[in-house]
Amino acid sequence: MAPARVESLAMSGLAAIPAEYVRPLEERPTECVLKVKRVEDEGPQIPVVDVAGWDSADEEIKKEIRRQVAKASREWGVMQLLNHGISETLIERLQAAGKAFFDLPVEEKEKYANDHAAGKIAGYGSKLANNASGQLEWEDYYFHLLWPEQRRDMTTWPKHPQEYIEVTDAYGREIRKLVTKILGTLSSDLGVEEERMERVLGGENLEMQLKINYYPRCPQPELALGVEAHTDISALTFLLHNMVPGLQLFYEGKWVTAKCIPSALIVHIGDQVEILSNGKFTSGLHRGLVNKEKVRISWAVFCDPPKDALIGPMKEVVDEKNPPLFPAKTFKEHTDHKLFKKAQAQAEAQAAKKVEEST
Ligand SMILES: O=C(O)CCC(=O)C(=O)O
Ligand SMILES: [Fe+2]
Repeated sequence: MAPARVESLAMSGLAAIPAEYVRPLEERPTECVLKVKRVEDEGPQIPVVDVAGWDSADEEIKKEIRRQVAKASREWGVMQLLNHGISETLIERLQAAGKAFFDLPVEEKEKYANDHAAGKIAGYGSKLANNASGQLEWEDYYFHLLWPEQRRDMTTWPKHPQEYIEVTDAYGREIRKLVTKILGTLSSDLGVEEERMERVLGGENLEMQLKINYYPRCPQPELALGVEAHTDISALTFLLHNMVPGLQLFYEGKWVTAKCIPSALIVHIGDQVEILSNGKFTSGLHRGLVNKEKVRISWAVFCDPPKDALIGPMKEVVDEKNPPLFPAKTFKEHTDHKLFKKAQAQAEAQAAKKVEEST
């Protein structure tokens, strides 16, 4: 049976969300992200790094930018990049194309529906319950491979609007260049060759997947999550959004809401970079909230090694004082292991809830 689209649920005008979307108490958001907070209430904020001088002829300027990128990657595992080189026009066109697709009626979007059971991962989808608890997220999405070029299947990309393919392809090329820059910066910071991490992550075979997250308005945002707390399994993730707040990072025991900064590109350190660096860089825990008034859309590009790439701590970052914190696994093993662990944790939580209810 096809899963219910969250958009259809939201449009049906229901006042209370179905039980599968209600989060256990400890996961529920404690405040609405759309409410303006007083400045004095603000604690630590996600680092903002202006990388305008990344290619500057001035070595000092370059060094300072690299230092800030590495610091944010160590301490937060996320940063907002300013002046990253991707033009505002391209970002606007990318977002307009994604929005135009989601503006189609649900029946039209269904023509692109994915089908996990049949091995069709790309396309339009909603989260499927992967365990007995049936816990769901308040979002629909569109997912497809963006890179490498020769492995893309263009039949899985939206055909509407017409310019979707052109602008999404152009954006992917820009992101691919940034991947090299960031991995180079992080490699240098660890004292290894600049090309090292990119090479281990597959070099020319490094993959990029695009996921457009579509979070409809939610009648009970205080009970739901758009995306539950997770770290990204990728090496790096690049994120844009439509200026509606919702992304939160877990930092020093608190959820910190990402500020909406026009033209900023959010970069997450994912699990693969954390592992390669033996924990020097952090794969930050994050989640997405929803709200009553506004539809939120985000564009996530996940940069992944090929499935069979073996990823473990690089030998240069491991010694007697720094033993490996992670076993080496292929990317596929990492992915399977993480999904399995998550399903297991949710099943255990569900079993505990049942025991509680029956006593
Ligand atoms: O929508 C967001 O801001 C976050 C999405 C996210 O974390 C993901 O797709 O992995
Ligand atoms: Fe994420």
